[in-house]
Amino acid sequence: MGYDFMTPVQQKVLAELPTLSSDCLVQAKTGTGKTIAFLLPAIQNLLENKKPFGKGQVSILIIAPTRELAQQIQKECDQVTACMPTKLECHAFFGGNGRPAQLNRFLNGRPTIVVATPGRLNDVLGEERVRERFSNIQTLILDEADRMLDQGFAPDINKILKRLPRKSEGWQGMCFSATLPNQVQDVVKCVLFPGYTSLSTLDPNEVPTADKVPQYFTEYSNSSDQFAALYALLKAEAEEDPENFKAIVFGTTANGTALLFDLFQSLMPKYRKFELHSRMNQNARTKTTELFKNTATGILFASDVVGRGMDFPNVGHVIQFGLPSSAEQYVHRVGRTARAGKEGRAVLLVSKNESFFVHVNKSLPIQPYPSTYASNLKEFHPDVSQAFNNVDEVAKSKAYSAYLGYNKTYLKKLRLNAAGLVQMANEYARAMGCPEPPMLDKKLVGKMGLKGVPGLRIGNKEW
Ligand SMILES: Nc1ncnc2c1ncn2[C@@H]1O[C@H](COP(=O)(O)OP(=O)(O)OP(=O)(O)O)[C@@H](O)[C@H]1O
Repeated sequence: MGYDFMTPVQQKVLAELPTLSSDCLVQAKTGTGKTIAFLLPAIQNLLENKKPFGKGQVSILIIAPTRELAQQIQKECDQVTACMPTKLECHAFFGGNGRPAQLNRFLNGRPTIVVATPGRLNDVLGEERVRERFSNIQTLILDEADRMLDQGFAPDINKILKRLPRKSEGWQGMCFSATLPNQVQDVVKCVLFPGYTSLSTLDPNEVPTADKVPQYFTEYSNSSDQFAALYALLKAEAEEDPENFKAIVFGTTANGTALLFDLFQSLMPKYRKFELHSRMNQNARTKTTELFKNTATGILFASDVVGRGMDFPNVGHVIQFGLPSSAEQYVHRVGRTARAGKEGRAVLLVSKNESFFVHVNKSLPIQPYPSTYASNLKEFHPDVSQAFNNVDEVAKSKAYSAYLGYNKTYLKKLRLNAAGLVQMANEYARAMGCPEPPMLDKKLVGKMGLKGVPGLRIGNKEW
């Protein structure tokens, strides 16, 4: 694979695991080779393990939070096993279309290794003919373990564990992530034996983002400036090295991200624009993932569907637009740049209300943005207004309701009441060039708990 040296986490795992089949909880910085750090011991363990396994019996199961990450791990696994005398088949189960094809390939093949997202894995494990292929499991690996064990995924993980052989039958558990908040210790016991080995390449109070990634924050004072500020920031960042500018812009919601993609279709024409979020079909997501992995320049507008684990080579800039959902998610997003020892920069662009994020996360090494890019935002407004004329009202309307839904969950932290939230959302709509706030469906307003809040337009939504 062209690697000359082990990365610190690979060295630590291979040198410090008591045995290759020991249970472990491993933390290492983003972009430092954790995938190979878990593949190597698991595969070596399989080769040394004399326990015979039947036709197509799965020995290694890897669970990851997103479809794109599952596909990426499968590809890296194939690269690792390509040079082995015995061909080890690595199969993948992940959501979206393709269930029949995934199932047929699995049932007609000799899958020794499986990479899967929880939903689809749980779905196919519902079939006895699939379950029986997992009856000799040797190693279960949770990548992005803190995310896999949070309340979002825990129910699926628990259902999966009920459909696998009991932990007492002795399979190895391995949990890996760049972030392992304390509460992970309580929940790992469902996959790790007591007395598991804990390994970390970080010093106690070191931040798990890569070493060479200066992190900045900048805030706009008027909501009406937010899109002009993003435009000015991207232009300022691109000026550093225009011929090699490859950036990811994270939005807070899928529809908000889609809106940014639409907006930037007619801004910064030098750079090809990409989008990746859950409002796209799987084929489009898979195609865009490949395109952005291989492009030398461009701007990807992404939601958190690629916030963790995704390895896009040579991304030099990560911009986060709006409030990150947590400090961990902030760290993983920053980790999309400065990978494998390369350079990178990260900038958080927030409103005054959202800037609390920096002040309450003092352990994050975030400095004020060092440039006067925003000294004259007025000059950027005409381009932005012109660009918004080409964005359809439906996209704006979807972004508006997603904006309300997302920020509603952070009212307290934003120090807003419901009326303040609606006012902030209406300023967001105005900044998009909406003559008035988009119409909201009565049921949706009820679901959001915003019934009767002044400033909302209720009626049949325009789309
Ligand atoms: N020993 C090595 N030498 C050089 N590059 C490596 C080595 N091992 C892995 N890499 C490369 O480093 C990059 C990051 O690897 P990987 O995606 O496994 O990181 P990670 O630690 O899982 O990151 P994240 O925390 O974001 O999931 C990949 O491009 C991978 O091919």
